[in-house]
Amino acid sequence: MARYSRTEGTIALITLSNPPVNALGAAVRRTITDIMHRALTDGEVKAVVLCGENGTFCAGADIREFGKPPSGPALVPLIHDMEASEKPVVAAIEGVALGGGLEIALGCHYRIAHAKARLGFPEVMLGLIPGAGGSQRLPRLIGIPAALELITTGRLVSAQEALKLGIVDQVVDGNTIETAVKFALNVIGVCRPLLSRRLSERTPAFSVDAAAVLEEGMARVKQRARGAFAPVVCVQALRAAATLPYSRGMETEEQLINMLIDSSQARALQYCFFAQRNARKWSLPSGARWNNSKPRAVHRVGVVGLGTMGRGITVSLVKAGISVVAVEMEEKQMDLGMRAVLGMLERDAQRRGDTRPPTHLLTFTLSLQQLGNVDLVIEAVFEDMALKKRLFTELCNVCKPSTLLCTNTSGLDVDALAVVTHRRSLVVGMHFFAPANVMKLLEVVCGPHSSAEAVATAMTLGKRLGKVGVVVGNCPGFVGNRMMKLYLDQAYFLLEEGAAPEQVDQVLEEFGFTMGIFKVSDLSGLDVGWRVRKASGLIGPDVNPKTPSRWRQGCRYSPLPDLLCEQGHLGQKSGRGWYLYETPGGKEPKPDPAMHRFLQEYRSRYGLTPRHVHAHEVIERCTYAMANEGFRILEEGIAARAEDIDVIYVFGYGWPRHRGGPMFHAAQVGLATVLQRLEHYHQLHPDVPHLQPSPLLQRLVEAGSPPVHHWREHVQHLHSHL
Ligand SMILES: CC(C)(COP(=O)(O)OP(=O)(O)OC[C@H]1O[C@@H](n2cnc3c(N)ncnc32)[C@H](O)[C@@H]1OP(=O)(O)O)[C@@H](O)C(=O)NCCC(=O)NCCSC(=O)/C=C/CCCCCCCCCCCCC(=O)O
Repeated sequence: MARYSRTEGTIALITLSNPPVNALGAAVRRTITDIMHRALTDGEVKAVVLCGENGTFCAGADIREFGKPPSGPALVPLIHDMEASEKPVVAAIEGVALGGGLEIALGCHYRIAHAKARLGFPEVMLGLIPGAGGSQRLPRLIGIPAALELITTGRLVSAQEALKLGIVDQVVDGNTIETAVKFALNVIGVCRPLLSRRLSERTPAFSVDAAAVLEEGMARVKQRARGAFAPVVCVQALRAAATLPYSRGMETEEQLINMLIDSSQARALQYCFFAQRNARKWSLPSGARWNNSKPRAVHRVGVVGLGTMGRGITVSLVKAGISVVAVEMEEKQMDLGMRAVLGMLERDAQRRGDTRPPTHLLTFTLSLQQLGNVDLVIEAVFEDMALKKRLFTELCNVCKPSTLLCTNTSGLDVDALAVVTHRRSLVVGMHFFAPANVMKLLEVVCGPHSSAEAVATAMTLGKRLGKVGVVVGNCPGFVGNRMMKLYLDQAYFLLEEGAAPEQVDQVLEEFGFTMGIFKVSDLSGLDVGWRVRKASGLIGPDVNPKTPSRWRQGCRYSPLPDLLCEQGHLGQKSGRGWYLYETPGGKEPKPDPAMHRFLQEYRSRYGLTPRHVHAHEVIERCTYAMANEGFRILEEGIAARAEDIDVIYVFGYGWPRHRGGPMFHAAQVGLATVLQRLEHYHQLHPDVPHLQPSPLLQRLVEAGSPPVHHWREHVQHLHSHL
């Protein structure tokens, strides 16, 4: 938990020891409090060095303890005693000093950091503020503007930046603990009393400027927070630091953290923290798992198709230091793609202050033959099954037998592609999200033939690219797009019933979505879904002409997006979609009076009486329809855990992190309520079978609505699932 030793005769060395990240669980706090007391009262000890085991100082509070009844000593008195001591206390920071870990370091009189260390207050990402004096000490050390930026964003800084800001006193390349011990020996008796080193004794300069900075900060945070409380509360804590004496600031900090600690948002954000990490722990029905499956080495990757997705994937790979052979079929496309990729890499290098983008890793070619010695291919051609099948057949002939063949399809049958190859076990889906060099999510789609090695390789490659990989099963749309379809359906139906696109979007954005669904649709292009609906036979020559326009495959269907596509209203690219844009390619959506007229005419053509659609109905129908499909996905084993579904929505679809994800949100609302509301909406819309509560949801409610982590126990036939 924490070890005590003596070095150089007079120095007490306290080593935090709680693998893997030395989190400050109750037992650690107890031990460190006891041994710090021993060091501070031992007459032979003249200075203390505080460090962490295994190259990590401390990642802060043990997040697993939040939400549980408090136990063990608090951090604040320990930090006060340390800071008040007349013996110099030096923090030797290796690895990370985060949250409570940095708060302890700020209570030390000196801080020495290793060159590779990172420091910061990520509490805001957990729905909290730095609650053990961090919000009061940091601004006293580095000033209000810098502290405001770090605390409200949770951004971590490198040791070098920490030195520039004044958070640490020295950065070392060599042995941090030895340097800290030498440093401690040197400062014994030098700075007496240690008054100037005690941050609580300092007054942050509260100038008119600081007042303006706080005001601007509050406005910025409110605009970006999308309904999240913690960033706003961070600004309130900093205002206290700037305007109140330290002791009163600490009282305010305590009140503020107590307000947040049990909030539903903090729960959701902490759930997301672990969900993201658990997503890495995949398993297959064969018993193969993340920790018993060896990935293949990937040095060289082929990317086929240099459209929007292929370009983003290529940039991601090159940025991760991986050689790429990028193949296009047509010269003009190749040229456009090449210029776009080089431009993106150039801009990225400029942003990072690098003069040279890593273009030496790139080969552009019109010939598939050049893929002979790549370790893995990512196919990113058009969403056309026949084209993809032809390509996979050819790739089999061109690539070496051990090459993994991955498809970036956003919803087509991965298994249908595997069966045209002679290496079914080496075929998996790697579904990136646009723009692929920015978006974090990667769905790794595992077909019935995909080997553990192929899944492990795709997941490991995803991690190298900085993606959050989630293993999912193979079904139309996989997890993300399968649920998205029902979300979109509900949004179209709401328009039919009386809502306007901007009204639906506003409600969704107030809920916290990055962008309303109609803005998203305009951004990605309405033709994307149009093509999918054509391919799946919902529209086109195969539809019996006698089928009513608002009826397909036995259920209610909205032809609204098809009608817009027929008129050439494809979204941003055509200057008109659900919204109006100033020019084709314009980015600023404006409500479109022509759209309102179009909706009126549409409703009267089909005898639909418009009504006022309440905000709560928009949220309930969109989010509960998604969660209901999520329960079906769990039952079918397409996702292994509800957490995986939530990770997909948070990282790929702009779902507000502070609401956890659609499944966690359903749990927070209460499964019985969700069930009852779905029953209500299904009664009103019996022609929408997807609103009928799923059997798993019903069983969970009958079982007393267990917490999310226990849902899997209620899935039937688990042996056949992910
Ligand atoms: C950068 C990381 C540290 C490491 O990243 P990486 O190397 O990629 O590894 P990971 O896979 O992320 O993590 C490895 C495993 O470690 C687990 N982990 C990581 N951090 C924690 C943690 N802080 N607590 C518990 N577990 C943690 C992680 O889940 C992995 O596990 P597994 O292998 O998957 O099983 C990165 O992990 C990271 O960024 N971590 C989070 C850092 C963070 O957010 N820190 C801030 C925490 S909040 C805080 O410190 C607040 C402190 C003030 C006290 C607040 C007062 C109220 C509290 C009341 C309740 C408790 C009583 C306290 C009493 C008092 O003091 O007042």
